[in-house]
Order: sequence, then C-alpha cells, then structure tokens
Amino acid sequence: MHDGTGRIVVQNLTKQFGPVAAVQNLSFTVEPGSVTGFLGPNGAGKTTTLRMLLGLVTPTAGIGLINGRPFSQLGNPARVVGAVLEAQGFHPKRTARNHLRVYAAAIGVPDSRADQVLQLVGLGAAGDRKAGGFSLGMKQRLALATALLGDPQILVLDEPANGLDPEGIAWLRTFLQSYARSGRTVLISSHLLAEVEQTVDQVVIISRGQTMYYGSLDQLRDQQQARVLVQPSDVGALVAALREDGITGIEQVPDGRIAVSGVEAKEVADTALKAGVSIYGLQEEKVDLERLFFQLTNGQYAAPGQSQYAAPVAYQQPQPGYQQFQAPPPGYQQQPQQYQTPPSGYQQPPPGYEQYQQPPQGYQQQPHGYPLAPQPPQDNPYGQPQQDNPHGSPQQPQQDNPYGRQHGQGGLGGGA
Ligand SMILES: Nc1ncnc2c1ncn2[C@@H]1O[C@H](COP(=O)(O)OP(=O)(O)OP(=O)(O)O)[C@@H](O)[C@H]1O
Repeated sequence: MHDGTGRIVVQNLTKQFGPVAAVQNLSFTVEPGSVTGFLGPNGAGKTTTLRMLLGLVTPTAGIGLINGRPFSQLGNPARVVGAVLEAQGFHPKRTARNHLRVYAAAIGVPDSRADQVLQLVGLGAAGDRKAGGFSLGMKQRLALATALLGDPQILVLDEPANGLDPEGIAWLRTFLQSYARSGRTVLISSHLLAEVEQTVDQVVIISRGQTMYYGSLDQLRDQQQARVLVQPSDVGALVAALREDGITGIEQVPDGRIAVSGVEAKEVADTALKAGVSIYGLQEEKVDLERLFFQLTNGQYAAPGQSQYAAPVAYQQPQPGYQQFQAPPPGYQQQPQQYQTPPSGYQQPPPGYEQYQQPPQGYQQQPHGYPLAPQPPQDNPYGQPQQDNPHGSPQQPQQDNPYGRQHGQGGLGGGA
C-alpha cells in the first residue's frame, strides 16, 4: 500500500525520445495542502513529465512517486489520484451523466456520484446533453468531473484553464484552492504564468526539460532586485554622481531613461540633487513576474541568431468578395445558459459515500492496477492507447479494458 501522505515526488526524471531530450533530470516535490503550478513554454516537457508520473510513459531514468509509490503500485489509484491530461475522448453520443456513470462503475463508486460531480463543476444543467456537443470549456469541466469521481486525494491537471472563459478560470481558481485547503494535493500545468499566478502556492518552472526555478512566487519576486527608473536632465552627470556614491547597478533602458538597481528612489533623488541634476521622472519598478518567467525560459527555441520556426507571416486582408458577418436568420435563438453556478469550494461527498462499493460482477484487478470494467456500449469510438505517446492516445480501450488508461482520458479518476 501507499503511505497516504498525498505527496508527489519527482526524482531525477529523464525522458529521451530518440534524439529529443524531452525531460532532463527533473526533481521536485509537491506537498499536500498546496496548489503547485508546473510551468514552462510549449514543448518544455510538462506533459511528458505528468505522463511519466501517471505511468503512461516509461522514464529513461529517474522515478515519479505518489504517496511514496510509483503510480502502477497504488492499490486503488482512482481514490488516490484524479488526473486530466486532455479534455478529449468523450463518447460524442453519450450524455455527460452517462459518461460519468460508466467511469463510476469502473472504479466502484455509486451512480449517484455522477450527479454530485456534475454539480461540483457547474454542469448540473447539462447532465442530459451529449458530450459531443460540448464546448471546449464544458469538456474541461466534464474531464474534471471525471477526475473527481473517486474523491481523490491528489489532483493532477494538464492545462486545466485551457478553453475556460474568465468566469470559468475564476471558478477553477476558487475550486482548486479550496480543494488544496482541505489538505489535498493539486498539481496543475500551464504555459502561461499569468493564468495560474493567483491560484498557485508554489511553482516549478521548466525549460527544455530542465528545472529553472522551484519555490514560491514570493521568493522568486524577492530574488529579483527592484529597479528605479529615472529620467534626468543630464544622463552622464547623474551616472557619474551615482557611481561616486558607490551605486553600480546602472543601465540605460531603450526609452532613454536609466534604470538603477538595488537602491530606493529617495537615494537616487538625493544623489541627483547633490549633483545639480534635474529629474523629470522617477519611478520604482515592481518586479514583473511575466518578464521573469520569460527570462527564465527564454531561448528555449532560438539559439542566438537562429530559430527552429519560420518568421511569422503577416496577417493579410481577405480577398475582395470575402463575406461580411451576416446576422443570424430569423428564428435563431440564443442558447439556454450552459452552466449553473457551482458551489464555490470543493465539497466532500455526503456521508455514506466513503463506503467503498464492490465493483460490479466480473470486475477483476489487472496485473498492473487497472480495472476490468464492464463492457462499454458497442458504439464506443475510442481507439487503442499508445505507450509513450504523450500527445496521442485518443482514448482508447484495450480489448479487455474499455476504458483503457483512465487517467489519461478525457479526464479521469486515476486509473482505478
Ligand atoms: N512521443 C514522442 N516522440 C518524440 N518526441 C516527443 C514525444 N512526445 C513528446 N516529444 C517531444 O518532447 C518535448 C516535450 O514535449 P511535451 O509535450 O512534454 O511538452 P509540453 O511542455 O507539455 O508542451 P505543451 O505546452 O506544448 O503541451 C517536445 O520537444 C516534444 O516534441
């Protein structure tokens, strides 16, 4: 069994895809009770790392541990980890509720849990709608609902804000923070710092598969010296006076001002006054996290003077004859509201839920921890899962497991 701590430990994880070093010697720990952001630009190795952690990709070296164990050795993974790696792969003709019931059966939780998690993610009014007609944001919510079915101790979400509108992002933030405050563990990836800045307690920033920073955002801010931007009447005279006062962190910025690091604005003003230099503008610059993030991850693609990508092509006006937007035809009706206001925080399942129910007859544990679930309807569109393919794997049942690797699917409660 696992140690029950809810801790995720990544130790020297490495993945080499042929010549591509996707992840290089990556180490970090995610503690329970916190939301950790796993950040890096496109192609940095985030998905590959999460896939290794969830047992979907075999590491070249190193190990990922959940509750002190590799994922494949967790006794009942759906109750330990809920994961969403891509919000795709729902049966298009199956309603959201039925989709959830299929997975509920697979992990041995009661049908009623489907409605609970629909409410939790704000899809209470959409339970009877077919997933094929869902927007990207609704699919994200349904994927999250699937991951929550087992009321897991740990949530691992790859780019969960992708496709959510601002209201959805704000809701997700409250939800994840409340989930973590209840003593659980949340790990979310993103390629946008701004998207998760207000959600996370700590960050792991990677670039080219390597750790660039690991710690709290506050510590990251503190490591950077604030600057004073000053516009003097005589740049040369002020620079000389500052140097005379022992201030050396001086650089010229492109707009003609000078930036002075490691001092307060008052010191710069006093030095200027002493030197008889007038000041036309003085501003203390706050540390811009987005700029820091860019600096930490900059150059992932482009060595000086070269880039693997072609220069972007400028937008061109459409050809004459391109049709203007046309008003909808008479009779067009606004869609009914999709979401219900979900509860603001994570709510535990009601008493009695904790009672683990025996899986349906015929359920057998697979050798490496995945369940044999009941046969799915014939129209299951899923394909076969692929090993070592972090992008692919539209969801896919194996012959003996219609749900395939559940944690990799349109969101899933771990693997059961
Ligand atoms: N199956 C594979 N075969 C070959 N290369 C792969 C494979 N999977 C990933 N890679 C490469 O590994 C690197 C890391 O990819 P990964 O998908 O982990 O990055 P990411 O940080 O999740 O990116 P994004 O933000 O775009 O999703 C990339 O260079 C990618 O092309």
